[in-house]
Amino acid sequence: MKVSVPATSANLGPGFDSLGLAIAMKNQVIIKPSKFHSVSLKGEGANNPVLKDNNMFISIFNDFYHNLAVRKRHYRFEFYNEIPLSRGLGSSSAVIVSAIASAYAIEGIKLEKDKLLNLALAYENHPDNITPAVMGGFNVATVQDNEVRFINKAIPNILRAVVVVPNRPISTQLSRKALPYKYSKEDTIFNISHSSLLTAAFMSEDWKMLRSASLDKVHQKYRMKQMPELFDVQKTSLRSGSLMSTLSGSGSTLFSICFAEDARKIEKALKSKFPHFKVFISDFDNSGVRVEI
Ligand SMILES: Nc1ncnc2c1ncn2[C@@H]1O[C@H](COP(=O)(O)OP(=O)(O)OP(=O)(O)O)[C@@H](O)[C@H]1O
Ligand SMILES: N[C@@H](CCO)C(=O)O
Repeated sequence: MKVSVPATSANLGPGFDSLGLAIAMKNQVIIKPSKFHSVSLKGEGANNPVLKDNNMFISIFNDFYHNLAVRKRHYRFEFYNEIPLSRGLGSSSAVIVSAIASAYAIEGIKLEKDKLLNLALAYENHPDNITPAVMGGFNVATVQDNEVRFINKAIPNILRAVVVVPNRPISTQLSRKALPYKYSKEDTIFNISHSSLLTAAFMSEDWKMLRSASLDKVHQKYRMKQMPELFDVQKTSLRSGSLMSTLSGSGSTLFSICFAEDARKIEKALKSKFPHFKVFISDFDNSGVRVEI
């Protein structure tokens, strides 16, 4: 059995804890019946001992498997990870979503995507990464009465993501602590209006509107101060032709959207100015989590 989940970019500037989309890079797990429990890791995190000894996937999988399984078995878990850890590309959401989907699929129990999303909410209580991880595409989401309410839209193939992954991680937990406790009325109104405009731009495919609509006063400047080079990455990307450029999730990745024909030029400018960072072009993902039995 094989389960794959795409990487995500959350917030998209002003849509803090609400907007997010899926990118065509993924974590994949292959699960096979085995005499003993065993884990193998390839790709991102392969050399991280924590992922072998105290893997978040295994503990979430077990939370569900122990309740769902009529007869408990041992499995071999083979992980192929493309999503870097703690870089703001939704690595934790991918783990949460794939672990829950796997526990149901291995027992042959059908799990609707809406239910999967709400089960994932117990492990990540803001919906902007888990929603695109499950659904793919662009998503606007909120939580009401412990349920995710969302609207989803596919991202057309005329667009590309240009992704800049710094060589240092930022943990979501610490990055949230860098934020102010209170916001002014002006900053709050600024973000509500920009987030609304950005959502409307995605829904109506008005791509020229992304640049002004993606401005934010709630989180990026506080977080990017921890890695000041990110301001320069953002400027370089916008000057080279990106439609928008924002901190991805809680950082440290800087994420840009552009027209497909501009992607190479933007990638080249970023690579030559930031040779110590990983820069690449990606398609978007409109499918979300996939389970193959
Ligand atoms: N492939 C993986 N296997 C097991 N655990 C993982 C894996 N990837 C991430 N994790 C867990 O998730 C943690 C990272 O979560 P964190 O929320 O800080 O970053 P992120 O999800 O990459 O960023 P963001 O939420 O801003 O997009 C890691 O410290 C690890 O505990
Ligand atoms: N909205 C979240 C995304 C990271 O999980 C944040 O910015 O902290």
